Amino acid sequence: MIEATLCFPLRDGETGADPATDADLATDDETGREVLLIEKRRGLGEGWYNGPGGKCEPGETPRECAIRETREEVGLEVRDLEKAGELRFLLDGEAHTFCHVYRTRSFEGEPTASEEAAPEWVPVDDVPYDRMWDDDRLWLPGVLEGKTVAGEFRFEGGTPLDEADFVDHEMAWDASLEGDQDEKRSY
Ligand SMILES: Nc1[nH]c(=O)nc2c1ncn2[C@H]1C[C@H](O)[C@@H](COP(=O)(O)OP(=O)(O)OP(=O)(O)O)O1
Repeated sequence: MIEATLCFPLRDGETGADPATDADLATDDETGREVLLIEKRRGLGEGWYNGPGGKCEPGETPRECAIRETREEVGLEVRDLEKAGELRFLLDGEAHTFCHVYRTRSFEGEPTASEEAAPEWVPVDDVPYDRMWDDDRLWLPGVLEGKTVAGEFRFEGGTPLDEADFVDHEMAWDASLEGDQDEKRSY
């Protein structure tokens, strides 16, 4: 089974105004929180939106993997990752991928496109679920609200996973996730 990660950096929305020149307008135009998504340019889920992330390398913890993949894919240095989910993806009845999901409000740098990914800040209320994995609409809204989730998602129809049909799932919210010692923050 593949062990993989996803990381969702969050920030307060851009105002569309220059706060240095128009502080009042900046407050009025508050657009809400945004999440950094990528349009994946290669590999599993190519052409779809997702968080930065990827497969864990030997000897690497999932948290280290999420930090490395976010750096490699979009050039952002993420810190203080909070564990938000553990998702098990099954293909034709067999365990395929175990995915550790993180979120963070702490990062440095400007998202930059790479060969693997084109980054985009997207309002949390406007996530393009129709251009993502079918399971994402079930768990990502809660994760972006600050909940934790444990879930199992079953796909059928042969490899690769991103061409198989999503058939059913089980999910538990407010799940206590193994190995997460991080302090909870409010999102
Ligand atoms: N059903 C699903 N829903 C979802 O949201 N993300 C999924 C998913 N199934 C797999 N993923 C994600 C998890 C992980 O971030 C990514 C794994 O894709 P890849 O195999 O392309 O890995 P990498 O991006 O590490 O590729 P390489 O760098 O080429 O090894 O796909």
